[in-house]
Amino acid sequence: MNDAILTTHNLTIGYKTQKTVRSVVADISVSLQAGELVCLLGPNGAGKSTLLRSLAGMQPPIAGEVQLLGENVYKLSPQELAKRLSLVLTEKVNAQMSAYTLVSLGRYPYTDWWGKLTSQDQAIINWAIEAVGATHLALRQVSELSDGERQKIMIARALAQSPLVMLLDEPAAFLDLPRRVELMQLLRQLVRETNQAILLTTHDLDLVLRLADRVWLLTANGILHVGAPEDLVLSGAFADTFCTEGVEFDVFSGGFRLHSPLKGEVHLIGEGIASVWTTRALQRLGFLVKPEFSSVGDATQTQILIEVISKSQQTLWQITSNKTVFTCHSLYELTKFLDLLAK
Ligand SMILES: Nc1ncnc2c1ncn2[C@@H]1O[C@H](COP(=O)(O)OP(=O)(O)OP(=O)(O)O)[C@@H](O)[C@H]1O
Repeated sequence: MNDAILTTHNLTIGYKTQKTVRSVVADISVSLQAGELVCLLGPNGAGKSTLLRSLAGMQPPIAGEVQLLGENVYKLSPQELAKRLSLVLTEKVNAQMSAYTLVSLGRYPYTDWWGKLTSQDQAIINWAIEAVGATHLALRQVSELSDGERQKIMIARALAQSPLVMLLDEPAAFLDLPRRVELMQLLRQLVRETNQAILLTTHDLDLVLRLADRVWLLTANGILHVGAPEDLVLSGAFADTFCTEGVEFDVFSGGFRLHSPLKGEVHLIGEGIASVWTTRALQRLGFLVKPEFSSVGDATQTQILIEVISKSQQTLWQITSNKTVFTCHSLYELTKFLDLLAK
């Protein structure tokens, strides 16, 4: 299978002045395939934005090549490049124009010298605005939009360019959680419908694990791992890249776990959702959660037993410690109580 739209050959990216050369990542040979949503992840300063700018033809490579459909990006005219590739950066745009006008700027590689829009251009602009769910924003001034609304318009502008590849630098940075999920789903749907390739940078590992077709994982020491998100979990690449003092990647949950000092063990009786979140709260406090004893009477003096009791609309937590029983009415109450008990 080779539907590669964009490929790099021994690409070394970084910063060059007259006196110095600072290479950030060396020898990258990767490709972006048609119809794929690829997420570029990595710790702060790893080189994600530098890579994106280098792929977009904005920052000349130190060595190697970036090719778009076999042609060197740095040899294409700006107009030809804009027909094949669009870029959405994180910088806020405070343009004094309507959202519709901003999206229409995406058509400039195709319009005549006067910038006259044909009916086909207008149809594409309307489609792009509709595709990002922003029809109701079209007539609003860009300067009056919220960060999330403006981000949608910027993506619509990039779509209106009808590119083969879209590169987006942290497109979800300003969005709340539901909006982030919505945006990622939208981008995934777009690559399926248009057969474009989308590469975006993000720090949202959870969404990447759920939605990316492929991941480019850039480590702090300049190694690029490429694979399905699950490949990189199984190979240990995520765990190695994001392991820092105090935080580790949990291969079972696909999330991060804090190294908190162990406060003790608790035995938990209960099932269902209340039990799942009780376990989470106990782990957050630093308790090792074990299954129940064979009977409450087996508890030794120092052991703590927690029973989650869910009745109709209400949940109670019954704690047995030192043969004494206490009842809590919320997980907050339970955590405060255990904090005192473990002191
Ligand atoms: N204009 C510049 N001149 C020299 N070095 C730079 C320049 N811009 C960035 N760098 C350096 O290049 C490296 C990669 O930076 P880059 O912004 O690409 O990282 P990033 O992975 O996007 O980080 P973040 O997640 O924090 O946005 C960093 O060490 C950074 O300090």
